[in-house]
Amino acid sequence: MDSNVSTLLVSSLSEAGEGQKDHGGDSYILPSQFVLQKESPVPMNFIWPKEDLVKAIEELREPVVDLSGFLKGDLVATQDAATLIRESCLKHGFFQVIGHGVDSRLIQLAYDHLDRFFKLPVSMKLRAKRMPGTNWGYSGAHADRFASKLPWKETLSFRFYEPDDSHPVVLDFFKSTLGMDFEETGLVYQKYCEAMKEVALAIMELLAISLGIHDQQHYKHFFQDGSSIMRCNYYPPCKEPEHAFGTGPHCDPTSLTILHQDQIGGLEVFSDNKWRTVPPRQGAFVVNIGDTFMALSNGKYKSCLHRALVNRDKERRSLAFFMNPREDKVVRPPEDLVSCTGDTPRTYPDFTWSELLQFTQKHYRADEATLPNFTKWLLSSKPADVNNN
Ligand SMILES: C=C1C[C@]23C[C@H]1CC[C@H]2[C@]1(C)CCC[C@@](C)(C(=O)O)[C@H]1[C@@H]3C(=O)O
Ligand SMILES: O=C(O)CCC(=O)C(=O)O
Ligand SMILES: [Fe+2]
Repeated sequence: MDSNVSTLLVSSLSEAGEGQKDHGGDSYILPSQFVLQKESPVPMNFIWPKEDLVKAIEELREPVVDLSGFLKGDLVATQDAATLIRESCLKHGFFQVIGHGVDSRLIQLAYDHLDRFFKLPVSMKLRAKRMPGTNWGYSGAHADRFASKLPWKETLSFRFYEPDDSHPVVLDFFKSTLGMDFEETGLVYQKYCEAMKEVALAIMELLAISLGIHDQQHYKHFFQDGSSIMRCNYYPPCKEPEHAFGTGPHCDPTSLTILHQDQIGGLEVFSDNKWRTVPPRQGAFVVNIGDTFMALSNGKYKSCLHRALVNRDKERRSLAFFMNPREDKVVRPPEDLVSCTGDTPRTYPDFTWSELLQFTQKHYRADEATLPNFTKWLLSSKPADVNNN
């Protein structure tokens, strides 16, 4: 492995210290809600370096794309939507969508059930505890994975895919981890994920149109049998919000993120060399390009660098749906985006989503440079597999 990358990996993926390790059973010690909510001063392992804490002054002026015309098959509205998406994805990989057709009552229910889960006693939440080596379950500040720069948040993540036998995998997750009392919660999130997948596939079609890809359905087909991740984020109030992050600066390693943030605010995007705030918009979903889609666009569309702040007095919540391809599918841009004459060669080698996911769970803590570091790691660890056309 390249020595620069290995140094980086070691410092980036630090092991959790004593007292934070998962001891299993009743002796499990976790930075509980008590630690996250009440402590002042904030414990050292939640303090981020000064360079990361640069404040955002201005608002991001991202386009708000109305999907309703495209969803009705209106060609002019489709072109207009694709133009807006193209401009924002070339620039920073971030836009918002309205007219998406998702029932506002379903979004409200998703928040009601998020509240229901995070208000449970810690011992109950730990029934759904994230197990080492998996990327689903409940996690408090990721303290079982990292020792420093901890995020001031609790998360509940679960996988969403549609198996051939149409088994409702989200409903099963809730019933099997939290019991039959959580059947309704499971049903709500099963529906929510299905709705998110529909929106994400519609956006995939617009992304293909915006990139001028001959087969407009290319990405839609690629993601149809995908395996996505849904994550409920709960950010408790933090007594020193200026020193901590809810979610530190990062690009999502995933393909496309469709996020709903509540009315508190705190999401910020890096654009034009500055951090910029993204004030919540009623009824809108925020959409961002992730590393895997950046690779699928042959580097044309930017993976969005973003972060989430915490609030001194108020709790904040968000619902993130991360769309991914099936884990074993080869991530490779369509031929339209790669020229044989050499002016637009391949930017990234072939990889599978499973490899990138493992990289972020076992070797490298996702940050703003995950994709370049993953590429270096891939090229140095298995040079024979690389197909760099
Ligand atoms: C595949 C994933 C890894 C993370 C969850 C999903 C998509 C986004 C990633 C993450 C949110 C990026 C910031 C750092 C991270 C550790 C977090 O704060 O939660 C990341 C997630 C993770 O590794 O669990
Ligand atoms: O909560 C937010 O606004 C952003 C969260 C985020 O970026 C993530 O979960 O990847
Ligand atoms: Fe993110």
